[in-house]
Amino acid sequence: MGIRTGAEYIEGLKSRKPEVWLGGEKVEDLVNHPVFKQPILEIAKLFDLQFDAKYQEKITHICSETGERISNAFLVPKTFEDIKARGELFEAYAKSTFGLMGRTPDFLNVVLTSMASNSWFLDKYNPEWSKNVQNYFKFVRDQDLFLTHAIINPQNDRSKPSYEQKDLFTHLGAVEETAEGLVVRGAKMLATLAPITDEVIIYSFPGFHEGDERYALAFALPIDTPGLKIICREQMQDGKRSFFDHPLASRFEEMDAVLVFEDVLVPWNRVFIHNNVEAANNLYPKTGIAQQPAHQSGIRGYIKLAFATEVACKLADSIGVDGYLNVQNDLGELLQAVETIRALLRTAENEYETLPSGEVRPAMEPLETIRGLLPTMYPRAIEVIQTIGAGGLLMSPTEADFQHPELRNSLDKYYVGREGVSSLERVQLFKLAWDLCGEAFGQRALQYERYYTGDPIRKRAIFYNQMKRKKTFTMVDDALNGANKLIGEPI
Ligand SMILES: Cc1cc2nc3c(=O)[nH]c(=O)nc-3n(C[C@H](O)[C@H](O)[C@H](O)COP(=O)(O)OP(=O)(O)OC[C@H]3O[C@@H](n4cnc5c(N)ncnc54)[C@H](O)[C@@H]3O)c2cc1C
Ligand SMILES: Nc1c(O)cccc1C(=O)O
Repeated sequence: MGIRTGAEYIEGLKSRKPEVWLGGEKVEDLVNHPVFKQPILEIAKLFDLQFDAKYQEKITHICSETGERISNAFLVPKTFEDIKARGELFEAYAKSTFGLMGRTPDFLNVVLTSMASNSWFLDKYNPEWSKNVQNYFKFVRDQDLFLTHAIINPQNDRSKPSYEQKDLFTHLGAVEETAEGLVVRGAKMLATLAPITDEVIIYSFPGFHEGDERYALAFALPIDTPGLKIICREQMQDGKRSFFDHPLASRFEEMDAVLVFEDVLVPWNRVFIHNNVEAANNLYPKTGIAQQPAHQSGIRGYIKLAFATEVACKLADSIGVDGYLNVQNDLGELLQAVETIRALLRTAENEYETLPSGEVRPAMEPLETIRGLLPTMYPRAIEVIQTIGAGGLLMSPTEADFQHPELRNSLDKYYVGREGVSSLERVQLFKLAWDLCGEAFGQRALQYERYYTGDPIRKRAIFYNQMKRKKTFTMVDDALNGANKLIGEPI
C-alpha cells in the first residue's frame, strides 16, 4: 500500500472504536468530536503532504523492497543524503504545526525503523523477538500507520521500584503467558495523541534491575485492543473557541493520555521483549532509538523555538518597543538561541557516524546538547513574550466584540498598534502570543519542551558521564606541564 492520504487516515480512524475517556465520558465519534476534530485534520494534512507535488519527492521515496512509495521516516539512512532526506520530512512536518505537535507520525515511525534495523541484538535472547520487530516494522511501513507510545510508568511513588508500588500491577507488568500470547495489566504514561492514532507501541527507557523482570516489556497493539483504556487529561480547548480567539489552541491540541491495560492479551507475534531485564536495558543503546528520533525532535524543537522567537519579535515591533535596548537585548538572545540549535543540527548531520551495518546516524553529542538546551531555551522565549507583551496580553477583546456594531469603532480606535498596525492586526497577534505564553495550551507546549525527551536533569547527568568516559581532558595536563617548564624545575 505505501503512503496514505489524509482521507485514508481518517477512514482508518472511523473503522475502529478505541476506548477513549474524556471528561467523564466515553468518546463515541472521535472524528467529529469537538476536541479531536481539528487535531485529526492537522494530522491528515501531514499525510496529504506526501501527495503534494511540492513535497512528495522530498519527504517520501520508493521502497527498495516493495517498490511502493513510503515515508522517509521508514528510510534506514545509509548516506549523508539519506540523513538530509529525513531532515526534509521532519522540517516539512514541523513547519505544518509550527513545531507545536511533537508526536506526529514521523517521530515513532523513525523509532520503529531504528528498532527494526538493529533488532539483531535480540537474537541472543529470543530470535522470535527480532523477527516480530521486523515484521511489525514492515506492517507499519506498508500501511503507513500512525503510532503512539507510552514508555513511562505513571507518576506514583518515584522513590520505589515497580514491584514495591501500592499494587504489583500499578505499573504495566506481565500477568501470565498463554498459548495465544502474553496477558498484561497496569498503566503506562504519557501516550500523546493516543486517541487519534492507529497503534500503540510500549517499551521503556533503560533502568531495570533484578526483580523488575515482570515489567521488562516491549510490544505493540492496535489502539482499539479490547481491555485497553485511554484516559485523557482535561482538554486544553473545547473545539468551540474560534480560530480568531485561539489561533493555535484551536488547531494543535495534542492530547495526552494514560493507558490502562486491563488483562490485555498481546499476541506472541507482537511481543518484542518479555521477562528479560538485560534485553530491556539494551533496547536504547543497541538500536539507536535515542539517536535517530533526536534528529526529528531536534528539527521540530528548532522550528518551535524559531516560531516563538518570531512571535516575540513581531509583538515588540507591533507596539513600537523594539527600539529599546532592553527589548533588543532579549530578542537578540532568542535569535542567538535559534542559531545555536540550527548550528547543532548542521553539526549533527555533517558529523554523522557510520555503523558496521552501514546505517548512518547523526552525531549524538550535538543532538543530545539540543535536548539539554531546549528545556531552558524554550521557556526563556515564552518569558520574553510575556515580558514584552506585558498588560497588552490581557487587553484582547474577542472576535464577537469585533463583530458587534456598537463596539467596533471603539476597538478600531483604542486597540491600534504602532503606526501602520491596525487594531485587528495587533489584537490577532497578541491573541496568538497569549495562546503560546498564557493559555493552558501554551503551558503544556512549554512542559512538552521540558520533558518530551525524559527528565532533562538526569539526561544531562547521563551526558556528563558519557562525555567523561569519552573525553581525554588533556588540555589541563598540557597547561600544567607548560607551567613546570617556566620555573626551570627538572621534570
Ligand atoms: C507534554 C508531554 C508529552 C509527553 N509525551 C510522551 C509520550 O508521548 N510518550 C511517553 O512515553 N512519554 C511522554 N511524556 C513523558 C515524559 O517522557 C516524562 O515526563 C519524562 O520522562 C519525565 O518523567 P516524569 O514526568 O514522570 O517525571 P518524574 O520522573 O516523576 O520527575 C518528577 C520530578 O522528580 C525528579 N525525579 C524523579 N525521579 C528522580 C530520580 N530518580 N532522580 C532524580 N530526580 C528525580 C525529576 O527531576 C523531576 O523534577 C510526555 C511528557 C510531557 C510533559
Ligand atoms: N523520549 C523518547 C521517546 O519518547 C522515544 C524514543 C526516544 C526518546 C528519547 O528522547 O530518547
